[in-house]
Amino acid sequence: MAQTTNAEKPTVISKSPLVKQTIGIWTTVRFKESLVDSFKPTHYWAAASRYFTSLPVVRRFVVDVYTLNPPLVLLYLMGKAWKGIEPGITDYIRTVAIESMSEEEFRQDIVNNNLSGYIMDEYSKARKRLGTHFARNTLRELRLEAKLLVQLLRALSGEIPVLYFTYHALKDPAVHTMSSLAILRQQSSALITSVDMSFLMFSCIMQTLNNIQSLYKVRPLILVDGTIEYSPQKDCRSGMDLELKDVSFEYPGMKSGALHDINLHIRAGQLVVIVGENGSGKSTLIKLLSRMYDASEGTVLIDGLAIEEYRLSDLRDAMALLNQEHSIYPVSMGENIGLGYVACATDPEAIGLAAEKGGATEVLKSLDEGLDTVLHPVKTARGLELELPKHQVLEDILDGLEVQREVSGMSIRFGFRCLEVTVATAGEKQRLVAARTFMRLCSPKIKLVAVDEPSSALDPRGELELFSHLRAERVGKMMIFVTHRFGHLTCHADLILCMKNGTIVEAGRHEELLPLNGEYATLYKIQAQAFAPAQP
Ligand SMILES: Nc1ncnc2c1ncn2[C@@H]1O[C@H](COP(=O)(O)OP(=O)(O)OP(=O)(O)O)[C@@H](O)[C@H]1O
Repeated sequence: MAQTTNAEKPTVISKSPLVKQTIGIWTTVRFKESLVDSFKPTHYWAAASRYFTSLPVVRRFVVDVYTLNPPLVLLYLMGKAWKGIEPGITDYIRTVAIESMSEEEFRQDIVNNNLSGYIMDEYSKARKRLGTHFARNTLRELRLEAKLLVQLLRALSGEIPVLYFTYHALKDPAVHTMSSLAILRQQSSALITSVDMSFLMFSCIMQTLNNIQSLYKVRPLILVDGTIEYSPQKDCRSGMDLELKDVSFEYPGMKSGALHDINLHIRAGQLVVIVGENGSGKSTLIKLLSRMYDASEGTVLIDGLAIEEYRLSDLRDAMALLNQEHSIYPVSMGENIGLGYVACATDPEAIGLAAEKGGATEVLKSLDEGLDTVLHPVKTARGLELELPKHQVLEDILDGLEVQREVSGMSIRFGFRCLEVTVATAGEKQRLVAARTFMRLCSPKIKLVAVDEPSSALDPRGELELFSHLRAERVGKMMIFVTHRFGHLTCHADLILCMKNGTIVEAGRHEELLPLNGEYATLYKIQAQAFAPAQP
């Protein structure tokens, strides 16, 4: 057999990457401060993570090295844990994002766009993919913030079996052995887990009950669903026919009503503009027409039938509502727009076209990740807290891990990735929400388009383009606009409704209302005067 010379040995070692890396890490740790400073963190981390793929040596490594440099070992372990959970993070973030879409700020949008079914589906899909890996605030839950009562019960759960054993061992020493004590110990840790789980479940149930309670606190939200399918008559190709008979409405807790005795008929296919001072009831009127609320008195009729008779989901499917309370969902920009029409939610061409009509193309171009950008990323940065010495190399390694960290004095917090994205301006958000509405208009079911002050933050060109694009979509639909700026719309309106103190004070076309010199003429002239040449 050939003898191996001493000179050949290093070559043999270097052929095995695992051994080489192990020695590399070992050497580094042994020389600690002196060598660590000259070691490149990225290489270091890559080597460390590869090292950990070999499980049999992990235990040995930890035991040997922990005594030399505990912080570094903790870092390795954290890194390993990170690698393990990383694949689940996308699903975790998705779960939390979809879950947060059930919050109050998105309620109106979700209801308007009839998205509850989609959200439930997406949530259960993401949750399924996630399995049992994560719950809310993952790492914190793993540690389970121990409250006093929980601590007490945990302690008791651990000690009761031992007390039981001691009592019986004293009573009958022959029967009880050390192995029975071990079994009891095992059982007690199972008991502790059950206690922890019970408290976790209890807090979840309490949270759910609170949510349900707050949902039902607002009386007008409780709408009784109808049974009749809403399918516009075949000969009604121009949208909904809407009629209000003696309609009044008051919000709960409001001293005087928001609407009084409204009588109105809007024929299918008309383009209607509602104008009036602040608080005159314009938005409330839209909310009744779209059945966000039910009238306190009187009747709202759609195609001759009381609005309450129709199935709510059918009505929602037939309406596209764009209002001033624009909310951007905590999902990607593409999905934000796509959710306007779920059937085409992943069609990039339809999304691109909708973005163009909504004036959002430039906004999307300005975002680093374009349609994939998440404007309000889910905040998941709540993780383990380690007491580590402040050390440049450690900080560099943390940078390499791509985890969010906060360095405050001696402690370093680990958490999940939490990307900061440039927050869009109010005008940019309006454009994105408008794009979602244009996406919604792809649906052949839309018969009513109600647009409530969607351009308050848009520049004049953006506003003009938005209204022109909306008007271009009017075929087969009734369109209602609420606006304070008459310029682009009133001259195109088939019907202008001028409101004051919760009633319609004037109704007609621009050329009919102007000569009346009434409320409409006054509001119109105030705006027109702004463009008149200044008086000397
Ligand atoms: N959710 C609410 N709860 C209680 N009162 C409300 C609510 N929303 C509106 N109101 C009140 O109802 C009245 C009509 O409000 P509405 O929003 O319909 O007016 P508006 O003409 O659309 O006003 P603006 O031009 O400022 O948007 C106002 O007195 C307003 O304060």
